[in-house]
Amino acid sequence: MGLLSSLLWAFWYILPAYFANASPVLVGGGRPIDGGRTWRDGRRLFGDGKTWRGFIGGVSIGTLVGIVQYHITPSFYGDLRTAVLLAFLLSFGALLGDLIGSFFKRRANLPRGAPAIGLDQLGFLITALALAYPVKTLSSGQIIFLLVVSPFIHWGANYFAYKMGWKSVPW
Ligand SMILES: CC(C)=CCC/C(C)=C/CC/C(C)=C/CC/C(C)=C/COC[C@@H](COP(=O)(O)O)OC/C=C(\C)CC/C=C(\C)CC/C=C(\C)CCC=C(C)C
Ligand SMILES: Nc1ccn([C@@H]2O[C@H](COP(=O)(O)OP(=O)(O)OP(=O)(O)O)[C@@H](O)[C@H]2O)c(=O)n1
Ligand SMILES: [Mg+2]
Repeated sequence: MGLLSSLLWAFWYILPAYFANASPVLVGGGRPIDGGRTWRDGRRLFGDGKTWRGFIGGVSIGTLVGIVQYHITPSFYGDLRTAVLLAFLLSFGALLGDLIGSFFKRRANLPRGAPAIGLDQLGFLITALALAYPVKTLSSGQIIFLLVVSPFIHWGANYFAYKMGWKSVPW
């Protein structure tokens, strides 16, 4: 497989995690996952930026993206069950990583919406890749490619959402 096609397949592979991470901006809101509870440091567990609707909506959208992808390139996944499991794990991993990131941001006394360079851009990606790896592996080159490129796509998507008025901050 040529280098370019290998990198494009890496993008294709990670798409459910991208959509899962981005969609809560549009479908999120409502009851926070931490229910307003605080940690022993007196600060919120995750904060108001992490809602049930965002988590469940993000995982659902990411999984749906995977189902559509299977029908476009079935041979990449083998069978539908693998495609759905992969997309679900990528999406669940993305939202879980985002949640863990928020937990640590609150522990560091960062208010909701504050940027955490590195964590915001890679937290969701690393957990998504970790959970999905047992179902379908990527080469180390593909993983490194995604780790290098994703912060730029993350920045571009956040900037795009800010310009569209979907986010109050461009990060
Ligand atoms: C600057 C460069 C190199 C590229 C810019 C890419 C760009 C402008 C993407 C916009 C994609 C888009 C239309 C996003 C939907 C709008 C939206 C809801 C964005 C909100 O994103 C917020 C953020 C969540 O915030 P948090 O991380 O702080 O919790 O999510 C970040 C988003 C991503 C990490 C991925 C965004 C990508 C997509 C939604 C899917 C579109 C896929 C691509 C652009 C990649 C190219 C695809 C192929 C097949 C080559
Ligand atoms: N599980 C989630 C994740 C995100 N969102 C929505 O998506 C927006 C952007 O997500 P993110 O930037 O991760 O949240 P922040 O508001 O920046 O909060 P934090 O400081 O915890 O990152 C959030 O404001 C929230 O409206 C949500 O509703 N539920
Ligand atoms: Mg944020």
